[in-house]
Amino acid sequence: MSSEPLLRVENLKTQFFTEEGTVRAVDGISFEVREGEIVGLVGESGAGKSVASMSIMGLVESPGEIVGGEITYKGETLFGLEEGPDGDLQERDDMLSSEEIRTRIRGNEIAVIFQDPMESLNPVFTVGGQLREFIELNRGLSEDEARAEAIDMLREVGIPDPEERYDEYPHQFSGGMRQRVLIAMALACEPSLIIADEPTTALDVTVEGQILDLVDDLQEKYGTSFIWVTHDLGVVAEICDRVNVMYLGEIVEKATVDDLFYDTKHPYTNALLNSIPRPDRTVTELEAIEGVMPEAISPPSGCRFHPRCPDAREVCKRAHPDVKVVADGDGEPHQAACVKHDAFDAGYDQSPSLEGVAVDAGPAAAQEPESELTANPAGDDSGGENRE
Ligand SMILES: Nc1ncnc2c1ncn2[C@@H]1O[C@H](COP(=O)(O)OP(=O)(O)OP(=O)(O)O)[C@@H](O)[C@H]1O
Ligand code: NI
Repeated sequence: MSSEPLLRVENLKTQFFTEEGTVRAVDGISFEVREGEIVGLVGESGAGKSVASMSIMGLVESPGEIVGGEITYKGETLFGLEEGPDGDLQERDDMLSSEEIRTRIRGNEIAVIFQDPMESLNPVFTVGGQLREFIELNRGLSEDEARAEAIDMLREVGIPDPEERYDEYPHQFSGGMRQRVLIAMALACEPSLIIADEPTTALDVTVEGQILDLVDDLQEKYGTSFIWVTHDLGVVAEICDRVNVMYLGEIVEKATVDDLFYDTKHPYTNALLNSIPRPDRTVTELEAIEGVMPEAISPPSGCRFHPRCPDAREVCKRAHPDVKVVADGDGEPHQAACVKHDAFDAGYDQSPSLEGVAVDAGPAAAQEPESELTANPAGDDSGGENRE
């Protein structure tokens, strides 16, 4: 395995500057995608999964902005900052221009599949026509060659009778079939990386299963890497190799799929696991996660999950943990951001428990960040676990 991953995201921060305040949508996440692997990005609604994906694609729009970190793809800098002559941060010289990202990277190197195919497909053109045009433009093929390729791709993603279906319109396709078309479109330029943002969420379970099987097959055949965005750990279990669990703009646990499921290290991941249906449990036994995720404008102090965490203690209100290696894992370090692990040495064991925290955690419990936008001030003396 080569040492340089396909994609490397380092301490990425993306914020939205709104009238209500600064939304710290992605707040210092780091992860990598290696060649040929499917990496999960999982978390509840609002965790920052889509904003992270858009940041990688260079598609964050005003009032949003990447304000920190670095994104490298195949050794090229998609985003990077450095200190300028006046001391302010400025974009680095070696950073690809938005023109280069648009023409050379997006679609050709990194493709996206979104949740709603109707947003990506134009209802007034035929499915085949759109696919053909996309292939023609991006791969410089003649119209006839592109048509033949489009039909091949439709067959490849499991559209029956692709010659006939080629001339049909998006509304004549079922939701699952439309999603297959988007997969065909994403694969058409043979990108090295596909970012799939909840592409199966709107589908029923059977169709979802079929699409996941298809992706698994195609992944093997083409060797494409994927970032698979989902709120569903069941989906993660089915197709991912490694997983990053996000909570309120941060990654709180990273591990291989097996380690994540069988040796869970973060209470939030545990809560997510308890909230997914499993064949060995009846529906009445399912636990919803207590409380709601607070706003990314004023995240709770300390560990952002502490107001909802069954394991929370006093120290969790103060110490902000970054992810750290907490176990060897199965050939891959297992990282978690929770001070209950020895690796943090934050005094968790001696710390008094928080009374009734998981019972009435909710908006009220989340309303007490120590200071609005700097919940983790530098120089905090809480054990050196703080960022920066
Ligand atoms: N254009 C925007 N303006 C202001 N805030 C935004 C904007 N887009 C996203 N956000 C905020 O950024 C945070 C992260 O949103 P994001 O869409 O990435 O969540 P997500 O994990 O993808 O959730 P979901 O599962 O619902 O898609 C949220 O607090 C959201 O409100
Ligand atoms: Ni999203």
